[in-house]
Amino acid sequence: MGYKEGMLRDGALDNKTVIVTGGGTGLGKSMATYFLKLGANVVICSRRLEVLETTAKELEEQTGGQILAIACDVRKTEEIENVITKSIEKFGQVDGLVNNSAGNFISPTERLSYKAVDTVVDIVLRGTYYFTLALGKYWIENKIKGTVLNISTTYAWTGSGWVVPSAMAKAGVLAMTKSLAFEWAEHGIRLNAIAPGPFPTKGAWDRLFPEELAKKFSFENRIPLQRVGDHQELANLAAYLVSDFSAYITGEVITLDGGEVLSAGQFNFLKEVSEDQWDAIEDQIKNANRNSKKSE
Ligand SMILES: CCCCCCCCCCC/C=C/C(=O)SCCNC(=O)CCNC(=O)[C@H](O)C(C)(C)COP(=O)(O)OP(=O)(O)OC[C@H]1O[C@@H](n2cnc3c(N)ncnc32)[C@H](O)[C@@H]1OP(=O)(O)O
Ligand SMILES: NC(=O)C1=CN([C@@H]2O[C@H](COP(=O)(O)OP(=O)(O)OC[C@H]3O[C@@H](n4cnc5c(N)ncnc54)[C@H](OP(=O)(O)O)[C@@H]3O)[C@@H](O)[C@H]2O)C=CC1
Repeated sequence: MGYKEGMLRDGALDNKTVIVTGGGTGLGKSMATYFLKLGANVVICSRRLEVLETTAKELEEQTGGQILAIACDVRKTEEIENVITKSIEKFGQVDGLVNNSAGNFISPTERLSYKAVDTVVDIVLRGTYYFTLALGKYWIENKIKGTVLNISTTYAWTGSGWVVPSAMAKAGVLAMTKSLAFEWAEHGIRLNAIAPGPFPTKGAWDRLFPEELAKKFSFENRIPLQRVGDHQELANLAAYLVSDFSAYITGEVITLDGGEVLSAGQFNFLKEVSEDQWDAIEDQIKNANRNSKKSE
């Protein structure tokens, strides 16, 4: 058994319908694939219908599951409502939502136009709360114990230069996750989030971080567990969080990053110290302590 394998048992998501925003590509596609394998009906939506339809056809063939592809810009409430209506028409009800759609630019902030900032914040924050609000109203009205999973980032906690609009928006998503988890708990609605570290996708690798720039940095070396994430690892955690197995977890943000976010630890620079240097340091510290005891 390894981390590249599915974790939940067959049928773990039977009778559930889950909407995955941005489900035509990258991590959204990987989550959608695993949900289908576990028996869920899946709705994928984003702006590019042809991408969604190609993915839907591929996943239907691969998993034998039921998948619906609908064009939707998550910044537009009428398009979100259309996704929900069509999903209910086809599958009877909606049980889960994965807010995975995102936009991001790596750039010095002072180079960004107002519109560039709005573009990222509107997709990530506005898109997430619009979709969550629309489904929350439907769940409360119909007494459905729905589940929301938000895909955040580790820098939503720590902040990060050069991705400021994304950091602001993802931090807002975390605040919403925790706030609504409390408020909607009385309706049985749960909200959780995953904060992924680096997971290779075309969207993040080729379009966000061009190869020329990537060559200058080694991501693997920055990560304590010395590798990037595997899509199945994220899909496993996502499936667990949308399933009833996690019924007692709400308002939680789970970091899945090989320890990358821990690099701020104050003494982590000591990773560079060799065994010989540690011997010398230990001797010096013990001597200093002995001397200070003598002079007391
Ligand atoms: C081994 C090394 C690998 C390194 C990989 C590391 C990855 C780590 C992961 C970090 C965390 C990741 C978080 C993510 O969110 S990744 C997933 C997101 N995926 C993408 O963002 C995909 C790429 N982008 C897009 O799909 C689109 O650009 C986007 C959806 C973001 C916006 O598209 P839209 O068509 O709506 O927008 P416009 O092109 O019209 O632009 C709007 C304004 O923004 C300005 N702009 C556009 N690009 C940039 C840029 N790169 N820098 C600055 N400004 C930009 C554009 O000019 C428009 O503004 P103006 O009209 O005022 O000019
Ligand atoms: N890959 C990584 O290392 C990391 C990823 N993440 C997060 O994981 C998630 C998935 O990212 P990833 O798979 O890497 O990247 P992708 O670029 O593949 O995914 C982004 C998706 O968002 C969709 N999207 C963009 N704008 C809109 C919009 N206005 N309305 C609806 N959908 C939209 C895109 O589809 P379309 O263009 O058709 O609209 C695309 O499918 C994101 O939330 C990202 O922030 C977080 C940390 C690290």
